[in-house]
Amino acid sequence: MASAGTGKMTVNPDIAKERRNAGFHVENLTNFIYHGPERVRRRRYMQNIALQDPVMKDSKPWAFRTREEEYELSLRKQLHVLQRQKDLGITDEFDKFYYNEATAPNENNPVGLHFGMFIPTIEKHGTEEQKKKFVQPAKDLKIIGTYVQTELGHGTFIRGLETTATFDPKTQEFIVDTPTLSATKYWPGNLGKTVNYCILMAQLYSQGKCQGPHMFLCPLRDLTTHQSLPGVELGDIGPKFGFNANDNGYLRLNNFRIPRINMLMRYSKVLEDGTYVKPANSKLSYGSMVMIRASIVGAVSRALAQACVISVRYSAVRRQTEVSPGGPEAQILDYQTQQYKLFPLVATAYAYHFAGQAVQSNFLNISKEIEAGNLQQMPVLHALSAGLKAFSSWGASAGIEVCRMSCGGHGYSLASGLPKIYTNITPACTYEGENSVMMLQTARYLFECAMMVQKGQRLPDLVSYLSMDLSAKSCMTSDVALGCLVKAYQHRAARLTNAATAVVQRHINEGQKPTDAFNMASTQLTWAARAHCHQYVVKVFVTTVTEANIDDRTKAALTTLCKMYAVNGIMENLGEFLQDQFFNTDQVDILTRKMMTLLADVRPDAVALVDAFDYHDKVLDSCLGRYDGNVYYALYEYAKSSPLNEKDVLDSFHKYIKPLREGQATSSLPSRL
Ligand SMILES: CCCCCCCC/C=C\CCCCCCCCCCCC(=O)SCCNC(=O)CCNC(=O)[C@H](O)C(C)(C)COP(=O)(O)OP(=O)(O)OC[C@H]1O[C@@H](n2cnc3c(N)ncnc32)[C@H](O)[C@@H]1OP(=O)(O)O
Ligand SMILES: Cc1cc2nc3c(=O)[nH]c(=O)nc-3n(C[C@H](O)[C@H](O)[C@H](O)COP(=O)(O)OP(=O)(O)OC[C@H]3O[C@@H](n4cnc5c(N)ncnc54)[C@H](O)[C@@H]3O)c2cc1C
Repeated sequence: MASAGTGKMTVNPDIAKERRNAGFHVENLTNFIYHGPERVRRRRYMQNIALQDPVMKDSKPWAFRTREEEYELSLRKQLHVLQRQKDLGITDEFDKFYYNEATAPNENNPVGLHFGMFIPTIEKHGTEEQKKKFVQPAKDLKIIGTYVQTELGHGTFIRGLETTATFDPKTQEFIVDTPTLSATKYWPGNLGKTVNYCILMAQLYSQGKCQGPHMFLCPLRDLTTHQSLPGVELGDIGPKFGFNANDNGYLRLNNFRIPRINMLMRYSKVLEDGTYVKPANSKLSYGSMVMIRASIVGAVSRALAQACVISVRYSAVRRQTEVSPGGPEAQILDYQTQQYKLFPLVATAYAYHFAGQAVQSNFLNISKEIEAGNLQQMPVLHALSAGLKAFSSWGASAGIEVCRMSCGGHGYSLASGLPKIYTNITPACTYEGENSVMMLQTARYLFECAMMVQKGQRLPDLVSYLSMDLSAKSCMTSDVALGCLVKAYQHRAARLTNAATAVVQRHINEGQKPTDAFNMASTQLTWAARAHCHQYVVKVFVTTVTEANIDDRTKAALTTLCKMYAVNGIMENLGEFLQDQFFNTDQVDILTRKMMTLLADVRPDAVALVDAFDYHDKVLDSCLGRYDGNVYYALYEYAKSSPLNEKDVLDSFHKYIKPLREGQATSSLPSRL
């Protein structure tokens, strides 16, 4: 490695050796991950445009920016990128996504919700007239909006929202109002300073009757001066754990009037005389949340993948402790305990990646049916997207923290890039539906399915395994077949669903109200929901690997990872699997031995498996995760750029330390020590 300051850099020999020794061709796996060489080429091309752009070059590292600098820089970059994409005629959604990924990685930007929620919600829930009026101006950024639902007093319980929208037939307007302190909107992204419009979730009142939460297009700021409109009070909620380029905001409305046309009326309507027309299903207005929940699975997989790239590469170049006296220090990646920390997480990143693609495709297919008026599959989609969002965001958050700690002290520095990834993604456990609450939604669906099984009714494909014969003998033998692993997960989920359902039924039989009975069984119900999501992820991984049209060596590497994901999940939830009695303790011994063999199998491919995610150094933004492995050089340069080092002796020395010494010298301390 070149010494710091020479500027000449060679690749760290340890990481170079890892790449030489990999058992498969990295590019083949990259092509598989991103749907073929053409997409990979396009992804790199898009990211290069972003990374070569002088406007994207940061004058100082992310870690040293103030919140105001972060917000401004992020806004400037994002608006520049939108203009560039327009100039270059980039319209394909994948192209735009990849371009954006390299623009401000793991930094939530000030117009994300405009494109991510505001425009899609108008497109999905607006009438043709509303789309005509609002979509193009929104695309041209004449209006910039966000999704405003959560209040100080209510986030989870949407039916409990207090903001009102009361129809006034005389003026053909809705009067939107914040009646209490707890009704203050609080948290919506980009609300504080950036947007001039929002989609407002408010309780609709017409003809004196409350019709529940509905969506309204609400102007907030003057489109020219950007001043907040009379009757509108709003601002930023202050710094947070992360998400600091995002001006999450608060909003209070004081009997503010908006035209009738501003209620999103594709599914429900208020006619001119105030007559309310119901939608086919009141939960249609929750559609934007379902859309984001489905896309969160992919987002958390990318965050976990990046954390794995950083920690595995670092573990390949970090040497610590002589294995035999006087011998060389070992690469920490050779310690089995380090492998056990990291390799299952690499497998998890792949598992979530494939699950994210699968749930996205379920979402797109079912959405088409919903658009065509067939709402039959809404509950399945809701249960799947809610549960998987929770399962994957919990798994990824916990996993990224393990990655950070696996890097020892350097993982704690912002230089590692890991805290940035973590603080940007961990709120996914909360936003778009708090995770426990989402799991309970999935559990509610599983409970209904269990009741259907009891009545001998047929279940939808995604949950058909719930009617399996639970007394079936285990198929687990020393070859640990993929099909048998799927059966084990289904057995566990089906048993936990039945067990939780039985608890609810017992409480009801003992005289409890159904809602109380559900609450008394809710912890067990969430275990069932978690197990259901886990079986879905395992099943998707197994199907993906089995059906993969790739060369044998890449397929073998992926199959090893797939087994590792499934076997590790069993080891981590052994109590549940043993209580299942699908395995006996001899079979657990087989799985334990298998886990250790799998660690050794993954070891030579570890760096290649994370390289295959194909993250550019600038996207990782990490001194530890550099492709060339020159981490000490990067850490040294990072330290030197700390603003505290701009002066050798700080003013604070003269202000505080020096007078203290002088005071001490003249009082009790001897003048010479
Ligand atoms: C800068 C950001 C960039 C954004 C870009 C996005 C681009 C996408 C690309 C990548 C994405 C990844 C990253 C995204 C980054 C996102 C940034 C942050 C965005 C955050 C936005 C928000 O947080 S918005 C606010 C979200 N709030 C919630 O989610 C609230 C949660 N609560 C609920 O959903 C509901 O209240 C509830 C489900 C808990 C209960 O509802 P309710 O009380 O009305 O129902 P009931 O209990 O009465 O149930 C009745 C019945 O209906 C069923 N049901 C409930 N919901 C649904 C649904 N959605 N669909 C279908 N059915 C539903 C329920 O299960 C019941 O069924 P039964 O059969 O009667 O049991
Ligand atoms: C970074 C970030 C960005 C956000 N962006 C937006 C946005 O753009 N727009 C927007 O409208 N909102 C946004 N939010 C708000 C977010 O959607 C809510 O915080 C979220 O829905 C959770 O609601 P809550 O905060 O009311 O949590 P609470 O519901 O108060 O949850 C607190 C605890 O109570 C438990 N709990 C609550 N209800 C139940 C129940 N029924 N059963 C069992 N346990 C329960 C939860 O499990 C949790 O442990 C954002 C939040 C964050 C952190």
